[in-house]
Amino acid sequence: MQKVIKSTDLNKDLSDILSRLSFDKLFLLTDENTERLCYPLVKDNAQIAKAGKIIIKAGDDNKNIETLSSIWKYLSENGATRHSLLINLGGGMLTDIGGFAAASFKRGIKCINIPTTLLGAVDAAVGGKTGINFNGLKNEIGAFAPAETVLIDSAFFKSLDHQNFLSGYAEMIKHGLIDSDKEWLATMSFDTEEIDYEKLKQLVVDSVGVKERIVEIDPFEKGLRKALNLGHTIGHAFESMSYELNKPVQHGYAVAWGIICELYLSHRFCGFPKEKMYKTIYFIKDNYHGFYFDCDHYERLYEYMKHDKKNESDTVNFTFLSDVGRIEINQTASKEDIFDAIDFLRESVGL
Ligand SMILES: NC(=O)c1ccc[n+]([C@@H]2O[C@H](COP(=O)([O-])OP(=O)(O)OC[C@H]3O[C@@H](n4cnc5c(N)ncnc54)[C@H](O)[C@@H]3O)[C@@H](O)[C@H]2O)c1
Ligand SMILES: O=C(O)C(=O)C[C@@H](O)[C@H](O)[C@H](O)COP(=O)(O)O
Ligand SMILES: [Zn+2]
Repeated sequence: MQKVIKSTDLNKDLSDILSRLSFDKLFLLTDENTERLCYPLVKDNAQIAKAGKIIIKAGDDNKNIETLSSIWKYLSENGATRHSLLINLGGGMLTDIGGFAAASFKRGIKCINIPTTLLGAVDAAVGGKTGINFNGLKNEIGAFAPAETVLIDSAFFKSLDHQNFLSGYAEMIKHGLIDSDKEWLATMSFDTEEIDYEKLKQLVVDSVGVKERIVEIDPFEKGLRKALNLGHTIGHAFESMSYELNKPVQHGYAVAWGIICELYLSHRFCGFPKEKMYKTIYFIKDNYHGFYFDCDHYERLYEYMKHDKKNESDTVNFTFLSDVGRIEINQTASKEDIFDAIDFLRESVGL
């Protein structure tokens, strides 16, 4: 099972992990921002200071085959063997591509994830989904390949801008919704404007705990893990479409809008309580601005949904909720119902 360490002393925990693992050469993957803002927090470790450094461009449009190939090339040309270790220091884009580079280089080398975004810490770095975007589609190519260890330290979050804070926070709302009233209400009552970092630390531990519990039961998404995809059937379509239109939105924003649509469908088809739906919608409306799709985009959005990994045959599959914490997997909705849900989203966020 994957080890997830909630650190209280980053450098000590990192030294402990590195002394526990055996490897011949160490490599460190960063993007241009985490190199500048996060590397300084780990560079005092003597082994990290000597590691082969691979720096990639930031941004989800770089989670692609060319970047992946450049990581393979660096490893190959700098003496990496099957016994080398890769440390992924960055957000979800970086742990996704770095995890897949590790899973595929010489058929698989070990890696450690050190998530530096809120999104990475509560979600992406944990659970073994790795991969790249391909052909305009999110995570179209990839593998289930958990990092040996995930080292979470909230010290990294202090340099995040507000949009990236909110992007990660959307996955925490998702975890609250699929888990329990207690978790969900905790996310609904957190002050996202004046961030209390001590409070956030505990929320992060609780939130990643939701993911850990689900992944432990169903690591390969055969059943229960589909809960972690709430908001993503429609959310991924918004995200892909935003790149197609050259107006990129962060993953968590797209997921937040996807959650509104999928709670609406949950209410219609599974009886998700109206008042809990509206409480969540108001929170998202207050925090996640900037939705710009209109009905001219609907058919194209639907085309993206046809590629969702939960689909079987020709139907678009969803995870719905019949209440907070009551997960209904393998649900379907017609094209008309999906368009109705996007109409509902546009009305509820005021477009
Ligand atoms: N594998 C999974 O289970 C899983 C789960 C959720 C999301 N994802 C994927 O994760 C990606 C989104 O992750 P993300 O939001 O972390 O994106 P990201 O990795 O692109 O990071 C967002 C931005 O923040 C910068 N950054 C990173 N750490 C920073 C720090 N400490 N201070 C300041 N800036 C920092 C990055 O350079 C980047 O510009 C998407 O590709 C999504 O598909 C994967
Ligand atoms: O861990 C999971 O399982 C998830 O679905 C978590 C999602 O937040 C994440 O965005 C994931 O990458 C989506 O996976 P995909 O299989 O829909 O590409
Ligand atoms: Zn996600």
